[in-house]
Amino acid sequence: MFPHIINASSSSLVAIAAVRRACVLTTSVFNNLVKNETLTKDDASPVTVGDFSAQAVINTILSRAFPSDPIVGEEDAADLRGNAALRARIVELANKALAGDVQDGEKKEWGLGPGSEQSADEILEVIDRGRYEGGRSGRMWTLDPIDGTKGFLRGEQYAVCLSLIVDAKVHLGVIGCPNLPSDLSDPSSPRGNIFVAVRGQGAFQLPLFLSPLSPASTSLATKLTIPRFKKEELNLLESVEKAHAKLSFNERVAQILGVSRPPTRMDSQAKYSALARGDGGVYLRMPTGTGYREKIWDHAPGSLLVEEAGGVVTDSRGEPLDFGLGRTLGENFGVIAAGKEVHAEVLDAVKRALAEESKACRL
Ligand SMILES: Nc1ncnc2c1ncn2[C@@H]1O[C@H](COP(=O)(O)O)[C@@H](O)[C@H]1OP(=O)(O)O
Ligand SMILES: [Mg+2]
Ligand SMILES: [Mg+2]
Ligand SMILES: [Mg+2]
Repeated sequence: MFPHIINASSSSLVAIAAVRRACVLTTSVFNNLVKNETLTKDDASPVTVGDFSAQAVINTILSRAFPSDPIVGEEDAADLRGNAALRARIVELANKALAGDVQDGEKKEWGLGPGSEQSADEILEVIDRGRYEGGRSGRMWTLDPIDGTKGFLRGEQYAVCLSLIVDAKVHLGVIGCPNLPSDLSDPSSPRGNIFVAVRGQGAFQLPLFLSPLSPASTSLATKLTIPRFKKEELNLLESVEKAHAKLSFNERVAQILGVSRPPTRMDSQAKYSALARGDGGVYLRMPTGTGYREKIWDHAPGSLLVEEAGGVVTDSRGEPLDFGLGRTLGENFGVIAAGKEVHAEVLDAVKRALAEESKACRL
């Protein structure tokens, strides 16, 4: 089933290969990261040599495979132009990742294999291919080279996330989770999974570090379906970082719903992956009131994965997420994702909790 789908779509084969290469890189960067390899961006969030070099690797593969496709990527090379040491490290990391032997499921023409190293200028230019502004029409990719950089730095969950959007609809979502155990309840279960969703064709999990076309990988590939939860089995999937989502609001929603199990806190779109395979029943992310606008790369692959696993994803008003507004999702109304039956109930609970809040404000 799974190889049939990826063979049918060259975009998915390219995207899986790109995310796998980047995950090998980020895993090795984590094991060798030194103190001065992390910068703080203007919005006070961290960015590491891993984020920049992973974006260089994925953008290279996309640019070679689909030269006319624009890319909306989280990072850009501005901070690297004035920092020679950091730039040299990123060029070294990206080139090492690109020059590794061409594997089953990859092509040399995608800029891979021995001899495919690029100059420093070419690496900066390819990182900057991610500056596209997005929009409502045509084909574009959106990339978060390390989603959950804070989780990455803690050695916890993070994800390499890539998505193909056509006329503002997500068509393909690939999420590489190097640190995610196969079974959340058993932390010693094998880590490293990749999640793939193709619109209309389903959502799948397969081992990250095996070629997707290898018999071993094919036999371990599973089609994902969100199970029907009983109330006592439900729990919320939410951010670790208090600055990213209003966790006190989640607590009230859980109370209204009668959910007694504690929330699972996890960084990145690994939460959407966990939801799609039935680990926890509800993804809830409400704005903290700072005016932060959610980015399309933080939700495009995760939302398709959940929908293809039979779930529903909306904002807190029940409206679909709009991937055609540019680099962000526009005004932030939060995100609710859950299985079909549970979603309607959560939406009601969120509306009730919001009404309570605005009543308390008026008093
Ligand atoms: N102030 C903020 N509010 C909400 N999300 C944020 C904020 N700052 C960064 N993010 C992004 O939120 C996502 C992590 O959310 P979570 O808390 O669910 O792990 C990341 O994509 C992170 O970016 P980044 O990709 O740089 O890590
Ligand atoms: Mg970031
Ligand atoms: Mg992100
Ligand atoms: Mg990121």
